[in-house]
Amino acid sequence: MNAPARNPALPAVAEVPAIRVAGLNHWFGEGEARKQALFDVDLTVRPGSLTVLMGPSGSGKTTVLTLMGCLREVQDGSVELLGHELNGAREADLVLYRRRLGFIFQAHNLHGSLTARQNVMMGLQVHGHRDEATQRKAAAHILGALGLGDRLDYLPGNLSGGQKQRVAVARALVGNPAVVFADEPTAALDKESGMTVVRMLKELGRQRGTTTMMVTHDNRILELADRIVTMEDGRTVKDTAP
Ligand SMILES: Nc1ncnc2c1ncn2[C@@H]1O[C@H](COP(=O)(O)OP(=O)(O)OP(=O)(O)O)[C@@H](O)[C@H]1O
Repeated sequence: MNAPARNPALPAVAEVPAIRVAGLNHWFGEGEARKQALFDVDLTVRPGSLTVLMGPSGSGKTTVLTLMGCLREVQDGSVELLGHELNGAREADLVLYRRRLGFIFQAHNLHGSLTARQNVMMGLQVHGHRDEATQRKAAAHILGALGLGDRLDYLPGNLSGGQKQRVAVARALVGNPAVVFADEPTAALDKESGMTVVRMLKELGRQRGTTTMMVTHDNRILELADRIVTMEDGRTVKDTAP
């Protein structure tokens, strides 16, 4: 028996956006020093996509990223992350939402007294994965994929800046996050390592539906982006799919 014809006016699947931002405003400072950093930002991000946020210094990119990533309190407007409204959310809920996220920032914040592999295992422990043998294997696997298979037992102090950054990338991705927030993730990397990291994020989007929001000034990455959103003076001024 044939399936009934679908009404083309209706969407095939009601897709929940990974992120939906609407009417988002944000201010820093108090009293006279109070300054508006974001003005009425709207942005809807599809699951599994890789979106790049661009724009001049001070245009509000990091502010948007930290609001979406539950790292800053939403003051005005709506930010829905994986279907959850963040404006007015309880801290206990924000903690749970953060567990489904991966963060890659310029300052990689590795623990100096832990090896590369142990630092990556930390990325699993916050997710409550307890079995140590599984953690060790998963950490070795992802470090290997990032070209650090022969550096598993090195302390961060004995790694180059680019190698440390790749350990931080491995730590962010090892827990299989639903959304990855990356602020200038390739700044400390040579061209090949930078492309490896972004290709890996793109592949995770395809295979597992991982969504990536990335702030970058790195033009090499743009060809890999599904979407490029440009900000200026706290507003989105351009939105393109290359
Ligand atoms: N903690 C803070 N306190 C006060 N003002 C801030 C704070 N963080 C950001 N701002 C201001 O908010 C505006 C947006 O900053 P934001 O860091 O989001 O910009 P950006 O586009 O990420 O810049 P960059 O590319 O230099 O990182 C700027 O005017 C900045 O000075």
